[in-house]
Amino acid sequence: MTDSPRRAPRAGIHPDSSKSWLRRAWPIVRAHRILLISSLTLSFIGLVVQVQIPDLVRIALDRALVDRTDGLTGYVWLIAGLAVAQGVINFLARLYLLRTAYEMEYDLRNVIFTHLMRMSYAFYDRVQSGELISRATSDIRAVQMYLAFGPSILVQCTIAAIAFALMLSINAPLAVVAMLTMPVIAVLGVRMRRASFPVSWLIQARLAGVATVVDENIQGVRIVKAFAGEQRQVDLLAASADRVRWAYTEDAGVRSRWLPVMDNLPRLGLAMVLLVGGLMVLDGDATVGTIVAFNSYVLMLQPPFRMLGMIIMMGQRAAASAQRIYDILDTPADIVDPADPATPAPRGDVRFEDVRFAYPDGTVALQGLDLHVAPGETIALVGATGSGKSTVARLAARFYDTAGGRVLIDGVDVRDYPLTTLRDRVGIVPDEPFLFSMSLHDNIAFGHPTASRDQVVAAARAAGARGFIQELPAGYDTVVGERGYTLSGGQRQRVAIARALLVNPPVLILDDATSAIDVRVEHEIHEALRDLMRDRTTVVVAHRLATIGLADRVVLIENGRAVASGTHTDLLATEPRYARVLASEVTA
Ligand SMILES: Nc1ncnc2c1ncn2[C@@H]1O[C@H](COP(=O)(O)OP(=O)(O)OP(=O)(O)O)[C@@H](O)[C@H]1O
Repeated sequence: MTDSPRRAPRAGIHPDSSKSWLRRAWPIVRAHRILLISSLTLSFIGLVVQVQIPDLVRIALDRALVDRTDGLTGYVWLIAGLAVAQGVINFLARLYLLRTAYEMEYDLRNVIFTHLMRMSYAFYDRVQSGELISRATSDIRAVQMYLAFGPSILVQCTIAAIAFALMLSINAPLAVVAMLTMPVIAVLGVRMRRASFPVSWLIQARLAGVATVVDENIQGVRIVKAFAGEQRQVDLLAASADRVRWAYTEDAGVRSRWLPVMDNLPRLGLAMVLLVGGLMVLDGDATVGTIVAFNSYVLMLQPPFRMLGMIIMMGQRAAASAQRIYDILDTPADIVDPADPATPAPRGDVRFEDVRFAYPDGTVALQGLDLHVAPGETIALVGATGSGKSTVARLAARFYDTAGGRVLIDGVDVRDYPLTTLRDRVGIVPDEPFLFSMSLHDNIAFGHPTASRDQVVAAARAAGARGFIQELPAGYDTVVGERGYTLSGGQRQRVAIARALLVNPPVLILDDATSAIDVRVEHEIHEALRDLMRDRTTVVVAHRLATIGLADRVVLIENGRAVASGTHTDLLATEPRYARVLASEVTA
């Protein structure tokens, strides 16, 4: 692995799952506390400045216009100056707050993705990828919003207290009148959020549903077209979109019931201040400036009270999102490096000893498989579909752990190898090669990113890929489409073989990796492999007679066991089960 130029996450999630979600997320908040506290402090100062402005307007009105004891311009300059200062402070506060939010998001994203990369095949057999993608985007966003914006909203609420204190010091009875509507706004805000929370939750779930339909149909567009299923899939999407529309309409209903009331309450507050304040002015107990100032306070203070509802909702959403994220993080990686790793000299010896294995869903795949492949030997695994051939490949690279028995590479149990060493030793080319949407060079060099162009070309030549790559306009720099769909099946397989060869593994397993390559090219590939790696151990899962012909020895797999072994000719002569499998499963 090369050193990454990016910063590592500053903190992770606390591993103790008995703690509350916020306590578990606390290390991430702590890691960015300087930025967060700076932002909160600035926003506090900005709000303190903002609270002063209506009071200054009051003094200016009373002294410069009513009493005429002071000049006006001094106040105008002061207020303008404070407004500019508040603008600058708010700009910085907002900038720091957003930076804090995105830094925390970066950490969360990295922590989750790092964990996902450590998870084994068994985990991915269980979990749906759409669900994981949603967790890695919207759930992170919900948690990040609450962690960064929650404290900021609280600061705004504390400023309401300061403003109230200031109003009390100016005119206590009027202050009480001005604040009368605030608790109502807060209560209504909370109620509105409570009413809309289930709906907004439904919206999220339904949007994820639409995303899954769109994602699956774009991924599977070739199949949709092949079966002329376009209209059916469009209808499917329409049904899904309709469910989203319904949820949004419900949400709009809730909002339109509550929002007008909430929007009009401050006006009621203004009218009350005018009435009570006006009467006080007439009685000489208040000044006109006070009424103007209190009007500003009524308008200034209602957003924080409205936000109380929002912070409660954000908290609920963040708690649910955090729980889903923690569910992933709390799932331990079951295939991990051993405490006391062994790295014997590589020879290419592969041994399965009485290996038993069932997939996580309970499907039994191997039941007492014994197999030995000597260094440098090439064997073909032949068997009926579902007999367990691919499973042999997956266990050799320890994508899963056995339920019984042992898999030994160079005499050492695969569980005792550091995973990177094991995967360098056992190269696998799957039957459906996955290519990344990057250049062919980068695809081939995936396991060895620092490989030179010459090394990449050598691997491509051995895999029979050089010819077609050279003919592409951009050669090795051609960027293949998503999953390599811009290449033919056979071309993709050859690139995948080159990718495995570049790592130069002492054990190479070709899991039906040449199925889409014509027999003549396959023969050339095997010739090249033979020349290149005389000492390499090769296991081919074979479905074609031509592929079987390249092997020194054939092993017949039946119901998760190796039931016979020998040369193709011997087996054909002595083993009726082999002849049967050849007749039903193997093409010429
Ligand atoms: N990820 C999985 N989860 C659950 N069961 C699986 C999984 N992969 C394979 N199986 C099952 O395990 C058994 C052995 O599968 P395996 O892929 O090893 O067979 P195979 O001999 O390679 O078949 P084929 O020749 O069709 O590729 C089959 O019954 C299969 O359905």
